[in-house]
Amino acid sequence: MTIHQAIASPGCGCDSQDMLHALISIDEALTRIAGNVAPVGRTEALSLDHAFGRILAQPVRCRSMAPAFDNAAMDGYAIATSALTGAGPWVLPVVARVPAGQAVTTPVAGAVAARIFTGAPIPNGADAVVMQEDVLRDGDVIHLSRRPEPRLNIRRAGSDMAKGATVLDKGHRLGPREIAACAAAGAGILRVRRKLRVALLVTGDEVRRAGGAREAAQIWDVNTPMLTASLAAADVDIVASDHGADNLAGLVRQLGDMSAQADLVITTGGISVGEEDHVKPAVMALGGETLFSGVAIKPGKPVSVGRIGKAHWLGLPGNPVSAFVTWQVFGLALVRALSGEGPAPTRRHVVIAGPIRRKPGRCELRPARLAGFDAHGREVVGFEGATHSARVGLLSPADGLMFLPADVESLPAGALVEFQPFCQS
Ligand SMILES: Nc1nc2c(c(=O)[nH]1)N[C@H]1C(S)=C(S)[C@@H](COP(=O)(O)OP(=O)(O)OC[C@H]3O[C@@H](n4cnc5c(N)ncnc54)[C@H](O)[C@@H]3O)O[C@H]1N2
Ligand code: MOO
Repeated sequence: MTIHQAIASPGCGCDSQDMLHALISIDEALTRIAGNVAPVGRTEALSLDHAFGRILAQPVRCRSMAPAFDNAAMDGYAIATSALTGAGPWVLPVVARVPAGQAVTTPVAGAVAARIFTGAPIPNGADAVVMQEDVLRDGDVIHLSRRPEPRLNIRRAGSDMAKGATVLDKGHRLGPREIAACAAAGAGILRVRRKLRVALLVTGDEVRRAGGAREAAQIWDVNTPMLTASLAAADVDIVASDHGADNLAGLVRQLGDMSAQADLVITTGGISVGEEDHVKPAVMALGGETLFSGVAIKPGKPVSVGRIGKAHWLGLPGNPVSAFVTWQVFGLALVRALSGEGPAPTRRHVVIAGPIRRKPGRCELRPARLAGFDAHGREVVGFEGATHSARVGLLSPADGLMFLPADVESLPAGALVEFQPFCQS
């Protein structure tokens, strides 16, 4: 058995037992969000054409059976199998022609056939459709040599959806598959949640617009474009986006304005413990409250959730990787709770490509890339040797986050860990 030496603390104090005591677990933070954040109340009716990406506020039920009538699954001939006497072959006169979209009046009575096309209603009396490739057409008759089974090539009424059946429950996001189901169910108008109003305040005296002029000790703003892109969803309106200075009075004014118009105010930076960190004092000065402040997670320890007036508040750390990781884990959970969308897709297990040695303390969410499958068909992930909260270059090669439990100090190659794929929005 390999015995590993304990990993020594580098001495920053971040992971001291005193500090960790004040932090809650990831699951506790998610439970608090689920228990305290209700969906926005208002809903609106939208036509199916405009509903893409929105969240259903009422279940969709099937207006009639789907398909609404028995119909042909192939181009061919509708016949009555009971009329085929003897061993065959049979010669059947073609007595009718039934294209798709045309109501059928002539029945198939006895040893006759109706020319029929895919999707056309089955004439009364017929109980099978023989593909045209399986018959010989000769003028007004067909020659049939093999007896078809009853129901051959017939799509039965209601076989896809029963009348009144729930096709989609509320809380579904309407993607192409859901839109298809609504269309098949005859639901042309849908009741959806109104769009979420989100305000974004990126703080820090040092940040400047990416690519623009900057002076010594100034940096380009990663968080505004990163979070604007993360919020680019059909059910979100960014109602305000601003830059905040490291100044209490200014932040109080900006957060006050934003909280009056938004369902959710997102801040980045300024939530650590230094005297330049004014976001939490500003939230408090506005009479706000916190649901939690500080999670035993690496990166992103200072992440906070609370309220400012009627608005919810998500305080993300300034370090861009910390902000992105905490957005993926807590931000998306908050948005789902506010929009009434069902629970997030569950994490899955993957195998680590190499060994891991780390300092225990906080649950580490390390960016990882999907690298293929092992001999047992299990997904394998590759990763860097450590998580760096400011190295943005590590994000785009990764496909998601692997969860390294708080107390784990070392893991051998091939160990299973939880993995949460990045949400693309
Ligand atoms: N004494 C302590 N210091 C720190 C602690 C601690 O526990 N004790 N925690 C550290 C951890 S962990 C984190 S995470 C950060 C979080 O700090 P803040 O959320 O207050 O963020 P800032 O200090 O404003 O910024 C941190 C870092 O990120 C850069 N930054 C900020 N905004 C942007 C942006 N829009 N684009 C790009 N980069 C940005 C900023 O320049 C800083 O380098 O606190 C640690 N400190
Ligand atoms: O929590 Mo911080 O994000 O470790 O850098």
